[in-house]
Amino acid sequence: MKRREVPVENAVGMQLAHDMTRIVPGEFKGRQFRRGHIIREEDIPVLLDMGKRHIYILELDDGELHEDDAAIRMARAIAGRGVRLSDVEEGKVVLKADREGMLWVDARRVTAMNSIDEIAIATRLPFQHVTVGTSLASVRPIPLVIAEEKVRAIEVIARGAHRRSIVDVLPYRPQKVHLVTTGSEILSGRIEDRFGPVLREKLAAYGIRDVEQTLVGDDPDAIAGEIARVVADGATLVLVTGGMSVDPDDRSPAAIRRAATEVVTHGIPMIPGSMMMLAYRGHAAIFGLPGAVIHDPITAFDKLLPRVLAGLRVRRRDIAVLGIGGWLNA
Ligand SMILES: Nc1nc2c(c(=O)[nH]1)N[C@H]1C(S)=C(S)[C@@H](COP(=O)(O)OP(=O)(O)OC[C@H]3O[C@@H](n4cnc5c(N)ncnc54)[C@H](O)[C@@H]3O)O[C@H]1N2
Ligand code: MOO
Repeated sequence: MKRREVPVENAVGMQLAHDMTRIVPGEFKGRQFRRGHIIREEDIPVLLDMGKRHIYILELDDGELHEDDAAIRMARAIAGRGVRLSDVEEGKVVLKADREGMLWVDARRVTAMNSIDEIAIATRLPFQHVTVGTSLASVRPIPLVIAEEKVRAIEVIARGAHRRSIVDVLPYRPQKVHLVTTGSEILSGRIEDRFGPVLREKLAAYGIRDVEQTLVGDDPDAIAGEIARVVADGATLVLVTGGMSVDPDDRSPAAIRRAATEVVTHGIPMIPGSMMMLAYRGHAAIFGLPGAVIHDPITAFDKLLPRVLAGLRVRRRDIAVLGIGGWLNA
């Protein structure tokens, strides 16, 4: 690279080699001049106010990339089908959701990319619900000019034989949801069901409006039988509510175990919602939801629901890592 510094007073008629940012603390931060802008007489005081006394005249060698071109190549390499790219600005491209769904980030491969010197890929936390236009990740090389081989290394990591892209939005699968409401106090009408309305509202946020519900009391055979019946009837997601604690009347865990073909976890390292259970009967997911879900606006259930709706099979190790940062209302 050949790089010449020219005092701004002598730069009239020359082209800027990169976007130039103006920051007025608390008021403005953004691009004041574009790469390629031809400097005019009236720009000189503005540049001086921005603290710029020189500009670069750049000539790249073979094997070097301008920050803008590197950012575009890196963004293209990591973006999946549910993602669109912003225009490049100040050497950065932003990946945005092009559909509604769950944010997927291949954390292992993003970490490998960020281990390459001078590469900075910053994502939002994965596995969360995103809507069209949500910013998902930003991609930028740190220097103004970067070795092309680093960008090529990113492209190689991204191309590996993987089923999913590095950053993507996984659309939700159609779901048939059934609520199995336990508790003799609900079945007898002694108290009014509060889980139903809370869960219907949560599901509506994902576009799920068709939700069936049965009240079953505390008999484990009745609870297990109802889970099996609704799955046989085509339910893809069964939400069993209440009875998840340690009292003698808390029969839901045993009933879910009986109905399940796989128990992923009883208990989750998050609060609120630590007594939650996740199991499967065939492909149908079964949650056991503790009382906290009707009491607290955000629980472990909200954290796991997007991945279940996106059709990811949740494993025990996916649960174990949730403990770090898992105290949701601390
Ligand atoms: N000694 C221990 N106590 C508790 C533990 C524990 O580990 N050891 N865990 C605590 C946690 S965490 C939670 S969460 C709750 C779990 O309670 P349950 O899921 O068993 O909830 P229930 O006992 O079934 O109900 C609690 C409360 O909520 C009412 N309820 C239940 N279902 C409904 C409904 N559909 N609509 C309205 N209200 C409902 C129920 O009548 C109870 O009053 O346990 C902690 N304790
Ligand atoms: O399982 Mo409880 O829901 O943590 O409060």
